[in-house]
Amino acid sequence: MTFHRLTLLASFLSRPSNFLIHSHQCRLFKFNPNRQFSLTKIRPRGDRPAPSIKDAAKKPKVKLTYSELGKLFRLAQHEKGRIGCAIGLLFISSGVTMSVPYFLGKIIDMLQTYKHDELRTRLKQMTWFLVGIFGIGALANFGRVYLILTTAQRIIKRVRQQLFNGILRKEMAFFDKQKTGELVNRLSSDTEVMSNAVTQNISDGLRALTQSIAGVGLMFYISPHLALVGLTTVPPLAVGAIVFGRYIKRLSTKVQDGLAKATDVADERFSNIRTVKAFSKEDHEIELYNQRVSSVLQLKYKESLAYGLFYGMTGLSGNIIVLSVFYFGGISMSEEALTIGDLSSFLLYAFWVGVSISGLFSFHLELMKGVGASQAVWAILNEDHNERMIASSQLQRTIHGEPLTSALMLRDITLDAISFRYPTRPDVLVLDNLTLRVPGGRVLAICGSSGSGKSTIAQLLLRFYEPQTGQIRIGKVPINEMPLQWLRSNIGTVPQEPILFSSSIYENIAYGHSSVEKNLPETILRNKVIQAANTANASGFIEQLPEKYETKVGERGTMLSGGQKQRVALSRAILRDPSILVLDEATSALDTQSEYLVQEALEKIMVNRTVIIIAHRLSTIIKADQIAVLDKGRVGEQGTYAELMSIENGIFRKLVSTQTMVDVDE
Ligand SMILES: Nc1ncnc2c1ncn2[C@@H]1O[C@H](COP(=O)(O)OP(=O)(O)OP(=O)(O)O)[C@@H](O)[C@H]1O
Repeated sequence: MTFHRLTLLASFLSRPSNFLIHSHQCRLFKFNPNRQFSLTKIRPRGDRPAPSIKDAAKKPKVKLTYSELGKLFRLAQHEKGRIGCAIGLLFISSGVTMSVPYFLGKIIDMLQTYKHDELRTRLKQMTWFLVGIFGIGALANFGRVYLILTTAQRIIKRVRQQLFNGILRKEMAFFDKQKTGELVNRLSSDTEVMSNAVTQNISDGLRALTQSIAGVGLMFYISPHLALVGLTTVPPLAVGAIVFGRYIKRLSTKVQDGLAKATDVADERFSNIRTVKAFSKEDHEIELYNQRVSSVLQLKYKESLAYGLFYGMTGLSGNIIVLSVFYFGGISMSEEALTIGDLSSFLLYAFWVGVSISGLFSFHLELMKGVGASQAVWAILNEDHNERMIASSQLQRTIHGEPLTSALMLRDITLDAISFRYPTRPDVLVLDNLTLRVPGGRVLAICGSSGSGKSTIAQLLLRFYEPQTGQIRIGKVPINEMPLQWLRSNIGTVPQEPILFSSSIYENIAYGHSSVEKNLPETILRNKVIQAANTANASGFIEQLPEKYETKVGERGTMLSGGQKQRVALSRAILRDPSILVLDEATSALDTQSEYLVQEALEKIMVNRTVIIIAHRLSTIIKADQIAVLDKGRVGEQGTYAELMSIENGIFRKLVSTQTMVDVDE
């Protein structure tokens, strides 16, 4: 009878190793597939030199510090109450769990000691008592799981909001370097890993810690001698886990890089699907993607082999412990130093300790994952690269004693000795000590060969980038002293290839509504949108669409023609009634009708504004009040069309004669 019970117990106890393998594989394989970065050491704010955009964007090396852990834990500080409650409930449920082996031992001894009615009465009492205890445990578990899961979601939401906010406020140079897919991945996946590390993982880790401490204590309480035997495999296992952890970390970095590359291929090909199809490159792209995912599979084989070996070893050592405890415990029992109940309790505690210790290994790994994921998020949130936006309610009303009005923005624009290199390409001097005056309220056409820096001037005016030397002024006020939001709200832009949002035409035009004047009543805004569309000659085609202004334009506006997109973009730009209008003319010719409509709209809206046209068409250039010709990073020539054409061997004349302009034959 005793032997039979022991074999039953032994077969039950042989399962923990399986259980361990299963639970840990589930946890450990849950890596973020798209993570493309590794950890870096972040110094405290005070002694940290401002990292360059390049530094922030590249993937740094790994070193774990306490400040990194502290930062991660601070994510949970708003949820102290909920997490505290969850931890309280955790102690209750762990207490209940840990009492199970103790009571099981008592029941086994009861079976040995009492007979018939006495046994029946005692068993009944014990059962009701345990039902109560387990009920409390179940309630505590329910509360803990609910609180931890909802807290994790609350943290994820907060980090996502902060991160989205942080990303949108970054300087343009940041976006030059970062891949869209990667940023989206940070928002969706990394935030989740971070949050889990400080909620579910803390809860699991604490449970593992309390259960292993209590389990070890109770093992020593029952039999110090057996406890020492049982715990002999822990130190070698811990060493094995560290070695294993390092190997897996290296391997998983490779796996993540591989997955990121595969995702990059998919991301870029999907967004350029027209190019892929136009060149019939489907097979080529499928092959490329297959190669990327196959290399990931090869790494996964290695990873699986390592996991298999490690958990095979832990399972084996777990079983060896059970066997040695049986052996030594059996001898102790024969010497009457231990009861069968004590031995049973002991074995169950040994089982729980085994589970809990591997729970601790897993906790460590999850924490590392959280820290890893948080590195890139902290780098993004690092305010060194943020634009200085202020709430519209706090916008200053004057600057240098001048009121901030559209009249100020209509003054002459001066680019004074501007030198500029793009931060991501510091070797190329795009503008070299350039000086240019844009007459206020007039039309200036900027022309020059491709890549001469025409669009760059517009980007500097919008303060997407800061020049390394020189100053841009409107009137006498340097633009870098103006509130950024205010400056931009007074400049309307129509890029060369306008990109629309995948919403309705109405929403796309209304997007131009200046955020400085918030809370505009819907009816007024609608009228303004229609008026802007009329001015931009867009209302004709919009009214012919079945859903008119509510027509969805498709991703990036692909459901509209080039000319229609231009006119929607023009409507959006003029909705805010900007003092300065920057138009980057399309290099490719639109159809005659669209061309006419765009040109006519432009003529209407040029009145009483300073207009800078990055011009590619001779017809536009001829109509401009002034023409500036860029050459070798400077303004080579500036004047009216007639003046520039009269310069013998002039740059402009050459430009016209080499037919680089779209309608040069006109
Ligand atoms: N975001 C950027 N990062 C790095 N280099 C850039 C960036 N944008 C433009 N450049 C480089 O700066 C130079 C000037 O570019 P810009 O777009 O101002 O030329 P452009 O005169 O407007 O050309 P095009 O007429 O062909 O549109 C080019 O050599 C270009 O490769």
